[in-house]
Amino acid sequence: METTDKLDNISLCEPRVDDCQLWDVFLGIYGYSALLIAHRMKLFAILAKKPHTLEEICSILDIKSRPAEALLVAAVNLGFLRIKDGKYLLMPVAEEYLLENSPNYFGYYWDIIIDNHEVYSFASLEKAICTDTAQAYGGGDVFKSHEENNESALKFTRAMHSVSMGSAQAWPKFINLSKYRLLLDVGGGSGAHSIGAVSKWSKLQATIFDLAPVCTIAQEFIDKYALHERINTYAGDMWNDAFPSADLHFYSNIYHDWTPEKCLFLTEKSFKSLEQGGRIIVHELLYNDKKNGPFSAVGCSMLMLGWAEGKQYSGKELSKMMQKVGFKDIQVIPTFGYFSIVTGVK
Ligand SMILES: C[S@@+](CC[C@H](N)C(=O)[O-])C[C@H]1O[C@@H](n2cnc3c(N)ncnc32)[C@H](O)[C@@H]1O
Repeated sequence: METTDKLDNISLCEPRVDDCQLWDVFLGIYGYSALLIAHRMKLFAILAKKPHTLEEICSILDIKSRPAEALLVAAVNLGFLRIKDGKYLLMPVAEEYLLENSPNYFGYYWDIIIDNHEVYSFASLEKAICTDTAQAYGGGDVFKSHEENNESALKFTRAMHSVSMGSAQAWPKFINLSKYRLLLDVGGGSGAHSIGAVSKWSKLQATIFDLAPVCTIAQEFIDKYALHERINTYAGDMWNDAFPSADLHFYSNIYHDWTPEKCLFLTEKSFKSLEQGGRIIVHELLYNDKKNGPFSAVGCSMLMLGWAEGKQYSGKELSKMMQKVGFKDIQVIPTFGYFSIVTGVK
């Protein structure tokens, strides 16, 4: 009754702004679903062989015209496909990152998102927000789970390799590493960044420091790139074990896994462990200094709520951390896509 009374009293009032932002927020999840489903159905591999019409795609994927059109138009709208003479073709971004035979294949990362889709459900994210605890693999520390489950360690490490290879080949071009001899890739995973760094700097060697099962996986990547004379692995726990000697410490997508206190601990540990003149490089997808964007950092901080205990940081926040423990000549350098490096010298 009360509701009806209230409705009776509503007066007309034209909105001051339109409602596109509200549509965009919830419709965004459908672009995400369309592209990941297209990836799972191997749409991009099919179109790599030759361009196809809508009708041909329906027959190859064995789906009706309505869903096929929805997927294809979504992929066109999001810049992964284009249409020429009534046929759908791959755009360069799809050729580069969504074909399994590309050295920069991103698809293993999309696979881990699909395989762990419940982490991105409304209920799971709501729980992560209300309890401030990660929900992936049913909750708890994902990295401890990897130590106990080699299959999930492999899938995660392959996924990280998949997102890292593009930026790993870019950041080493933005900084002169000619005087450094050994890069310690802390939490190096597959070693994607070590591979990028030693490929650019011919005198540089690298050590991938990671948990034991991950080091075994990293060794396979090192062998695959035939870099066993330049890169080795060192099994250790960054919280408890001393770092082996190195004059360059590199952290990619590590700080965003951890709280500011733990990031400060790692920064100080690096400062103490590096020799004089040694350098730290932190590679992350950064917030701007006002911390109102970009959206990539906003999204990644939400991602971290589901998977870890960290968040994205701004260049200013990471610089302050480095300054606090004694690093000098601190620089924030945008490198590739959404990524930047923050670096300082002891
Ligand atoms: C998000 S991944 C980043 C991998 C890699 N740096 C990259 O950007 O592709 C985090 C890495 O930190 C490693 N890690 C987590 N806890 C660790 C610990 N206590 N000691 C050493 N490595 C750890 C994980 O095994 C994983 O490889």
